[in-house]
Amino acid sequence: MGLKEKLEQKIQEHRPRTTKLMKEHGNVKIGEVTIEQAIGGARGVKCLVTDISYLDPQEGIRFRGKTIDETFDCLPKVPGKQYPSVEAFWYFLLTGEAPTAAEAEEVIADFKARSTVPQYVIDLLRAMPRDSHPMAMFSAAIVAMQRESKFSAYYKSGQFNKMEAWKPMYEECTDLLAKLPAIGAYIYRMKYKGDQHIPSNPDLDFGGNFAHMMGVEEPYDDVARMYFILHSDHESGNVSAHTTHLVASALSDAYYSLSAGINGLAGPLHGLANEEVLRWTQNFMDKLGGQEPTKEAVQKALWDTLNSGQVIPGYGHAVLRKTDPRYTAQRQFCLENDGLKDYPLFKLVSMIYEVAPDILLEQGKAKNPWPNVDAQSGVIQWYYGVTEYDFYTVLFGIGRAIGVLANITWDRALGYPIERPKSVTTEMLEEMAAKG
Ligand SMILES: CC(=O)SCCNC(=O)CCNC(=O)[C@H](O)C(C)(C)COP(=O)(O)OP(=O)(O)OC[C@H]1O[C@@H](n2cnc3c(N)ncnc32)[C@H](O)[C@@H]1OP(=O)(O)O
Ligand SMILES: O=C([O-])CC(=O)C(=O)O
Repeated sequence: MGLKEKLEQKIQEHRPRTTKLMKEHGNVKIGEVTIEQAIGGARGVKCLVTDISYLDPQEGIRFRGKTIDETFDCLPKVPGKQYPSVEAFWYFLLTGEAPTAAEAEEVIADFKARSTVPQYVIDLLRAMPRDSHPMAMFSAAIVAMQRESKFSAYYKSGQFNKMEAWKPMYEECTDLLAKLPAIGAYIYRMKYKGDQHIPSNPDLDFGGNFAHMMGVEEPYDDVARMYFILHSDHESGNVSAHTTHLVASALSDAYYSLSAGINGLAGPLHGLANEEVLRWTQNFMDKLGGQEPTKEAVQKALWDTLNSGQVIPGYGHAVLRKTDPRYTAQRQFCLENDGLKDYPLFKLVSMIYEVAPDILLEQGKAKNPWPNVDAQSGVIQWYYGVTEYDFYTVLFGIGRAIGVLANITWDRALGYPIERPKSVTTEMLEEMAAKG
């Protein structure tokens, strides 16, 4: 059974659960909303549903019920490599089942058939000012392809059927995802590698081909697979996933929806924090002027950042209350790699890990003083020669696309309606507050 058939089976099995909850238990309360939550970014308000991943504040992310290690363990590895293919992971996120090696190979072949980037996208990227931020380029490239939308064509066909709408959505999500490595690598080489491009290699999987087109040698292919899978999904409330879901809920297609989500990822409190971490670290090193970093110097620089009204990038989280297991997984990767474990930048990042939580605790504002994924990811990129840190959020965006595109495929499958929470005025809140 191919991926689409397996997905159809899973959708048919799942639909009665959603229907039953809506019809028989629709009025069961799952929470209350306080004034603090209404003003404070809806923190903790339970009003989204996804089965693709779940974020526990203490434990961190689980993909389809599995921890990061269990996820990597259950998926077939690319032959001769340490990590599974993105295609195997896509199958897993969509269906909740690990594919066999042969099933993963089928998805790899399907992605290849969809991976050619239209020339007009290249023309568009070339027409943008070369100093445009890579995320602006990435988002523009995605939305430019909207004319390819199979979902919009289906909607316009006059044959729209809510039970069938996931099929064109699945098709276009796969089309779009398969093109992202080539778009990312094109932006990278156009901006930072003298506009010298490397053609795609049809023998390689998503991560392998990305590394090849970036022009970075092995084991960067495995680094890319690990990175994309780790960054894929973080349940539904984060800015990029929520935005993608929200825009898709208006029956906007995957191109509009993902482009919008990518714009949210480009904010410094979200995905762009990985760029900010490297900028902070480089500024710190520059100020040291060649001297060895010490804990005291790191402490002073962190306090200077806080006292200037800025956040410590890579630390804190809206949900997590422990070190992000994505941070730990990447730290572990560094510790197990002979070159990386003694690499000065890794040592500095580890030193920041030793001192930053205590400083944040002493400052007493952040609810979570521990590092998130963004504090660790840049070091690995830097070590393998991808030092242009304003590109890092594009890497995150390619990874995040896997999760959010799987989610909006399921949104269509379960017929989730247009999202439209209610707002109130400050005066109304004041009246409610007066009544207690
Ligand atoms: C992939 C990701 O998106 S992971 C997050 C990436 N972002 C970063 O690393 C940026 C730094 N971190 C932050 O800004 C925050 O921790 C966020 C945005 C991640 C979460 O925000 P919130 O849920 O509002 O955090 P929290 O409830 O702990 O905030 C309380 C206060 O602590 C501050 N705070 C939180 N984290 C930090 C930090 N790393 N450095 C300094 N202050 C912080 C907040 O700015 C807020 O201050 P305020 O009361 O003056 O407004
Ligand atoms: O969950 C969040 O709010 C932010 C985050 O770590 C992610 O989206 O990966």
